[in-house]
Amino acid sequence: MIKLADVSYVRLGTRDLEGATHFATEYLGLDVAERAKGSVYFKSDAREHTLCYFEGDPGDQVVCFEVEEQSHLDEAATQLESLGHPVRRGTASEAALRKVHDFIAFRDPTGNPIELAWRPAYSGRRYHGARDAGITGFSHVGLCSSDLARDEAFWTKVTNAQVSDRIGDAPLLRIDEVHHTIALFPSPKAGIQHINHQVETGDDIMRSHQFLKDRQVRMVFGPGRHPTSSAKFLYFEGPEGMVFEYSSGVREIADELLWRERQFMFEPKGFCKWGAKPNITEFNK
Ligand SMILES: O=C(O)c1cccc(O)c1O
Ligand SMILES: [Fe+2]
Repeated sequence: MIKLADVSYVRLGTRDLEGATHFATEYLGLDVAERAKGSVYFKSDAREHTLCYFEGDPGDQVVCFEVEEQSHLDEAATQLESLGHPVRRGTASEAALRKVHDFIAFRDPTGNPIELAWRPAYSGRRYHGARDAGITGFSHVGLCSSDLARDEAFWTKVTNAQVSDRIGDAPLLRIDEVHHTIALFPSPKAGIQHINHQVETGDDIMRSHQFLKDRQVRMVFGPGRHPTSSAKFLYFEGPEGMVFEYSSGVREIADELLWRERQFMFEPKGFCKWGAKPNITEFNK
């Protein structure tokens, strides 16, 4: 069993690095951690970086999870290979680009590129945000799934992920006390379905809604409130159609023994208890 300790970062290809950087700083509210040749690193919390945009194919979307021991990488590689997932060991220069000590790369059953990293860099520099969006950190990803039952089985049997709740057959998966760190949504293609940052309060959600709307950022869902995690939320569109979510007040499951996964309807009311309707393909039948 592969123990995922945390979600570390996402890497997104872009055809317009300057445009993506403008969005990430001025609109989303991240800090530039570093500008390198052909890529920009962004900071959203105590980590050195949690997002990297690089010049390349916008279809190249990678999510990385942290593991606690270097030996976990070898164990994971053996297990993944035996299950038919080819595994690639990161080279030293690739690890340096990711600001990690060591990593492996593979694809989940849908074909989503996944990395597992040992010792991702944390930072002594505090995140403060180019604009005051109230971000407290990078928190979860939605992943596309071409077969929800198969992919739920992959994540829950091969890794420590556990189902917290389901919306239709879409599982919200936790790897620690946070209600979910990975969520799977139906899609014929592979890729990252959305990227979530937590914000401090419901006021931050509403303030960003006004701020982003005034600047013609395309709103795709909310403001609303998830019945599952109970978080208030807002979804909007970033560069190359990527969906970004802010949410505030995500449930923590402190006592797993007392928690039973719940079933919600794959309908707008399963996604929002205030009645907002998603304009997001993967959230609609
Ligand atoms: O927070 C949630 O519960 C949630 C539910 C549906 C879809 C999401 O993206 C979520 O974050
Ligand atoms: Fe989400």
